[in-house]
Amino acid sequence: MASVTVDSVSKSYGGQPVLRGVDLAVREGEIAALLGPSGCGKTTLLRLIAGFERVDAGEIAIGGETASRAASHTPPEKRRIGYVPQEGALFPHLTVAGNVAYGLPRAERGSGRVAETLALVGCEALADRYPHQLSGGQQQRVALARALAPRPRLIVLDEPFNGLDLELRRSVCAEVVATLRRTGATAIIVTHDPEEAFASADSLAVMHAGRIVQQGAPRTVYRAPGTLEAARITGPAILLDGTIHEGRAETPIGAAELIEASRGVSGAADICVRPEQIALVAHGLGAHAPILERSFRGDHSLLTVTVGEHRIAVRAPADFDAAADHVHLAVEGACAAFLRRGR
Ligand SMILES: Nc1ncnc2c1ncn2[C@@H]1O[C@H](COP(=O)(O)OP(=O)(O)OP(=O)(O)O)[C@@H](O)[C@H]1O
Repeated sequence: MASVTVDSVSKSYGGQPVLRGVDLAVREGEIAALLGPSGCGKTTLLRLIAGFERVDAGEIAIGGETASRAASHTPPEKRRIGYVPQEGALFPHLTVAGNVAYGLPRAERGSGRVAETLALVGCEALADRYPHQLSGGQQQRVALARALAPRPRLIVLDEPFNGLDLELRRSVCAEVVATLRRTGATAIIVTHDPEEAFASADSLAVMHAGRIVQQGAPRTVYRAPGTLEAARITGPAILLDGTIHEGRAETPIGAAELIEASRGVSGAADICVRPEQIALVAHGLGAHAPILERSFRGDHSLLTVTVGEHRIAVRAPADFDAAADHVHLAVEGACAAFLRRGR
């Protein structure tokens, strides 16, 4: 297994920059998630790491050895990387066993490695089926087996669960991550789904407009996003119009603590609150918030309330007082804040 280091990598297509100085570090045996909106350059970065495309500038090292620079390029077949592309990855005219054998050297095709790898992903009983005879989840497991069979140093997976419905997506993702952990693989999983990234990764890299804007442990990135983009990309973020003064924030929902990185400045700022940080409190203790709408959601009710200029969705108990026309709110826990420049 190998570490991966991407250092100031840039790539343009037809004069249009797609990657603008990307830095990424994945340690040996680590699962990293690359999270970002559509079009931010995730697939392009994976293809550069796999060696399908050349970098314009910067460097990619795999296992400490340079694999890509503007002046030198190790071809994909010499990188020992397993690539799991987006849906439709299996060859339709080959059986499951044929698909998995495809990437193996001829001498290893009859060696039991195919059966061993299919067993690893729990698909040994499917060896003689064709892809169209498999469910979506089974297809993804076989695609993973095909990538793992040649014992690659690194596995890269490009939105591997996109074609699956939400329920199946969660369970197949958990199985794939468990398999990667059993093999000790270093892996990079591309996704645009924050929950999937949080659930699978040791290290989360947030990508926006051709750059990695933050990389760190999933908890850290969620609780202490370093930029407004990182806050928005990593899950629901309510941005309150506030001020920072002496290490604390004032917001339309009252005073709030700040994460350490946001304490050293002062001025008008966007205060980033995660929905679960907004608490219903007793009358008189928090900000007055009229209820605009309420919606029963089974295990809870969702209230839409206004606070100053903001419309906010707040979770309340399922049987929340039907006669109430307002609630009182407070912010719990520390928030990230971003100074508003030029205002
Ligand atoms: N071979 C190419 N030629 C020209 N433009 C390209 C090429 N490959 C990618 N692009 C452009 O680069 C940008 C980034 O594409 P990329 O596929 O890397 O994004 P992404 O983050 O993976 O998006 P998605 O989540 O939608 O798959 C897009 O604007 C795309 O149109």
